[in-house]
Amino acid sequence: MPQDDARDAETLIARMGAAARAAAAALAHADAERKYAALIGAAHAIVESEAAILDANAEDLTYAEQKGLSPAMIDRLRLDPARIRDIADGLRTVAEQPDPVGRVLAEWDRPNGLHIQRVATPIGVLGVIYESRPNVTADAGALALKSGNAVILRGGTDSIHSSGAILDCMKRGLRQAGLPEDAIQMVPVRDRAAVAAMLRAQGLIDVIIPRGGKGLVGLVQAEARVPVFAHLEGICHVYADRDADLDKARRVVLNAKTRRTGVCGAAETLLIDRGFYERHGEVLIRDLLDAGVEVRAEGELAAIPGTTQARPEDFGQEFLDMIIAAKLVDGVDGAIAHISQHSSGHTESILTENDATAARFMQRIDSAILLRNASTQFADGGEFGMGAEIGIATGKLHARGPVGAEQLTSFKYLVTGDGTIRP
Ligand SMILES: NC(=O)C1=CN([C@@H]2O[C@H](COP(=O)(O)OP(=O)(O)OC[C@H]3O[C@@H](n4cnc5c(N)ncnc54)[C@H](OP(=O)(O)O)[C@@H]3O)[C@@H](O)[C@H]2O)C=CC1
Ligand SMILES: N[C@@H](CCC(=O)OP(=O)(O)O)C(=O)O
Repeated sequence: MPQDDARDAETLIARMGAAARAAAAALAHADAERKYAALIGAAHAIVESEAAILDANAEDLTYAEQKGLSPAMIDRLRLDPARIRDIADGLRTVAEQPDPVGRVLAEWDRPNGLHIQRVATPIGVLGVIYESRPNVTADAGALALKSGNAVILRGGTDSIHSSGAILDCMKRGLRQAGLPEDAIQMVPVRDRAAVAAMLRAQGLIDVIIPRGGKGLVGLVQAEARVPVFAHLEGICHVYADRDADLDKARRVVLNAKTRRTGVCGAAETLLIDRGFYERHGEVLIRDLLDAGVEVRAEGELAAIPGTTQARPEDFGQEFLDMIIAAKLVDGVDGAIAHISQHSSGHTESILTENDATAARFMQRIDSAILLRNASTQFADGGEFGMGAEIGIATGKLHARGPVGAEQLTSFKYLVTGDGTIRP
């Protein structure tokens, strides 16, 4: 990266970070009503600004089409009136949730008379790096605000105009509620040097939340000096056990792969128990092929007409497309061994009617979300009833799985005595 670009990016992030710090200090003790008003105001602004948001989105779509983005990525970027209404609804849902700041998480008395409370607090300044999905600008901004944090957003560059138009609405809400506009900021340039500068912004940004795939993972591993809540790729598995119900298995496998292939909760590998295969044959593979999915199969499955031979690297690959890797495994232990080796710790699903088998799968696989007889596409804060999500945390520290406002808080201890001294 040229030196000048890096210096410019560092200056930009330092300026934004200082403004965010000041805003975070004000937000930390903003009352719940003000934050509610800001979110409802932002929702009104989104609805009123539909035309402006669609114009900005058209500009992004033209750029993305010229760049040759895939249909799944274009779909992720595209806004329409229904999606804009969903964004406004998401803001209202977050507004209506209980304020997470100041909640007493636990309290107890000590024999010496001390009363101890553990109370939820904002974290401070969040830096969120995410893909070209404009609704995340509203979701991440809203969840940060609800949890009393300031946020610096760095969305995918293909969505820069759409995200900018949504940001204007968020700022309008903040202004109307008398809260600092710098509580929600967005990096206004496409230059990726700003991402690296965010990762190194110790003292300005308290935590970085990266949502993305391999390129971002590599950068975060190499550059991050600020603590990270990783929201990284979803290499999600579905395992069809010998005791699966065939109808349920067929429904879930198709949905897990094809509902939306571009989301991080889409299934990327199908593992079929030999016992299931002996009983039901190629039905799951046939359903996928009939739906237009490219099935990269290993071993006996590769003999099924229409499949292609899998290469070793297809397992553990995030296709984000109408492609799935498939192989036979020996029972639940075979599935556990495969998933433990290849998963990214995001979401896995077992299809079985056998409680003991399901329990073994759930206990022994260490991913953020484990499902039984349900599609991996449920990996979503909204579907979990959390209103919105920053994303699915794939790391293990602090937060895991869908991250909503509650997970964006830390805590402190409030200890009350009565002239109490330690002997
Ligand atoms: N766990 C979760 O909650 C989620 C995970 N994801 C994952 O995101 C991925 C899909 O999105 P995709 O658009 O491909 O994600 P990318 O990783 O390509 O992009 C995400 C963001 O990271 C930036 N970025 C990526 N690589 C670099 C780099 N080397 N240097 C600087 N910035 C970088 C992008 O910037 P730029 O615009 O410049 O490319 C963008 O802002 C999938 O892997 C999916 O599983 C997606 C959503 C949620
Ligand atoms: N969790 C959200 C989608 C998050 C996600 O994966 O986004 P993306 O990878 O940009 O398509 C959902 O299931 O709708």
